[in-house]
Amino acid sequence: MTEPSSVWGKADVSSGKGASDENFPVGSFLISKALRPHVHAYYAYARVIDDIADCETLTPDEKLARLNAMEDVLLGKREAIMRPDSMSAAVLRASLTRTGVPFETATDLIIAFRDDSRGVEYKTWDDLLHYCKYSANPVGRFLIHLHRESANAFAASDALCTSLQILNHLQDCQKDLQRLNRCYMPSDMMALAGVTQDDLLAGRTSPRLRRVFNTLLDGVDDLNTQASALPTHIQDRRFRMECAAIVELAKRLTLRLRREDPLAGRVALKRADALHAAGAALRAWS
Ligand SMILES: CC(C)=CCC/C(C)=C/CC/C(C)=C/COP(=O)(O)OP(=O)(O)O
Repeated sequence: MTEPSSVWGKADVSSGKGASDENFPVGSFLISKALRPHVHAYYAYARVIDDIADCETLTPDEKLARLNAMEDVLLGKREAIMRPDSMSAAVLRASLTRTGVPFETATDLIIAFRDDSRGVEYKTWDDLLHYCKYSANPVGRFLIHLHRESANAFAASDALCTSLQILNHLQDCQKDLQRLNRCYMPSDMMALAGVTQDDLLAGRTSPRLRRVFNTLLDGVDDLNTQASALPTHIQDRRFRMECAAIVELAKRLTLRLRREDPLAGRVALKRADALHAAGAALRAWS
């Protein structure tokens, strides 16, 4: 209302994606009814800033300006305008204020999405972990804070979220390069295997590129092992079941990405994976 439209831009850059489009359950029935609106507020805000960074029509500067505006609304430095993108930051501000969940769980995401907007190159595995620290780990920490669980859960949660993020990078590696000219595969691994980004545009994965994928999946296996401890740190039964289910889904998706080709088609979780996740959740009941 008080903001010049140039700050937000006229275009709606929403991808139209919703919670049901995600790999992993967002605000599922295992999250208590009282906390669900807060999870939805976080998700809506994260979706908006992700869509800004992934928009194919905005320039890097326009993306950065919008991300800055979102952060300003979140931190109460700028008034929201009556638009879904801006309002999502205002709604999350109210939610974080009410629940006492640290604002960092929301501002950290913006750090990662600024890198996405600028087009940062990931040279090493550690560079990738650094990206995930800001793009994915805050999501788990948000949920842990929201449930008032112990900080002892952070390490396993970070491992889980980083695993999920790298799995998502592998699923989308071709699409990210084609649509956004973005590559999360560390350039040192690509060079060592003797491949270039062009190999990601082929109709199937070459044996050399498969080496890069498998090296990443070896790292993901280690992360999944660390993540397995997560349920043992969670007191709330339903949230513990949710965590166990998501750890299982991460393991199942890792296996699929070893056996299936992400360049030949979308590697996605199937009904059998959901059944395994339900089994893991039930085992975490006690
Ligand atoms: C403590 C706990 C339960 C932690 C788990 C929290 C969680 C589900 C984190 C996921 C973070 C992440 C990589 C999202 C990408 O989702 P996506 O693969 O759907 O990506 P996209 O929509 O951007 O393609």
